[in-house]
Amino acid sequence: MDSLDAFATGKLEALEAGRLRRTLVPTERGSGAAAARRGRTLVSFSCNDYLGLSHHPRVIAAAQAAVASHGAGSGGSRLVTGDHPYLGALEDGLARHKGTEAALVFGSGYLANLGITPALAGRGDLVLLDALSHACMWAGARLTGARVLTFRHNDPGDLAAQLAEHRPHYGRALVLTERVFSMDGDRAPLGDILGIAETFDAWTLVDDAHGIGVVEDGPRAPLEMGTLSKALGSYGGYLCASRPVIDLMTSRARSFVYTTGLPPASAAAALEALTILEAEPDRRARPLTLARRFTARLGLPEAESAVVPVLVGEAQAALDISAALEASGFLVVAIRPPTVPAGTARLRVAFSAAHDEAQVDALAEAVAVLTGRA
Ligand SMILES: Cc1ncc(COP(=O)(O)O)c(C=O)c1O
Repeated sequence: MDSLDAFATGKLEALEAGRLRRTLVPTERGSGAAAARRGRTLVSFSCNDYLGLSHHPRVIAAAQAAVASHGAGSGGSRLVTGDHPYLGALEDGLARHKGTEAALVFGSGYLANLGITPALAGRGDLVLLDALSHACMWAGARLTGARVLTFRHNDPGDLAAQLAEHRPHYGRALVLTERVFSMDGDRAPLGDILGIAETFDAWTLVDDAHGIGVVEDGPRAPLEMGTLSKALGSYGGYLCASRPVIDLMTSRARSFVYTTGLPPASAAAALEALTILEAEPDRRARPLTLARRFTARLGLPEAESAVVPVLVGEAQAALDISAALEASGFLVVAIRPPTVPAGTARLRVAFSAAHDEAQVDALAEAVAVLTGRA
């Protein structure tokens, strides 16, 4: 075995020993909350398609029409030939939806976070992240070359203390957090965080990946990024901000400049989804209502978003419960470290407007039995 394969094999063995090795499971999503894997059709509570829009007939038709007219790919980076007018129309729609002057669409939410933070901070600057920030916020922060520190999860007091101690020693400062935390489903106290950041002349970047279309917007950060791949049912990422900030990103965010533009069909689908989302408040309210029905049935803290964590602890125990749920017809994937901190492996239950009450009640019953809450 050559040294490369020996390295990979050794790493895999270590992951396996910790029950942390990841493998792919081919999954075919259907309409509603159906997902077929291993030859069975399951009710999925693991998709982020919170409003069921990825399979909405109007969203599908918009994508199909765009592919038929404009092809499958964009053919170049936005700054060369990949700036299809659908992208500009989507940016106008996102800026209007968020109430900002402008918006910029990136290839994905991950790429957006890789580009935004390094375009605003560098050596001699300070980046302060919530300790539970998503991996792509960390990745963007680390690319800056700035001093990167964390504040305690959802703790404005700790943020204020850290800014008081460190802010004077750095040039520019950024505060990074999420409107809804992806693995815990809780919301950041944004009013407090924005106020504190402003006091210390720090710029706040809020990741709204799991918020848009599901929870009310609340106070607006100067930098609001998100993804088109969850409630908007498509693919891609975005930043909503002031005109000068968006113009700066267009020239300086490396993950925008040096990558191929989003396919026109993805933009067309997201724009149609945004139109539906804005027109249908009942659809928007449903994931949270269903999540609260589930937390009430299980005696868990009331859901704050469409995401509900059921903490299990050890990775193997989470995998076992997930497998038992799959045997009962539910797809609820176990989330393990390093996605979540060690010892907090969990079931991450995601609710969608595509679920019905009976499905939610049946899942609650199965989870209650498997986690000893029955
Ligand atoms: C909080 C958060 N930010 C960003 C992303 C990345 O978005 P995308 O899937 O569009 O790359 C995700 C998950 O995918 C996320 O959960």
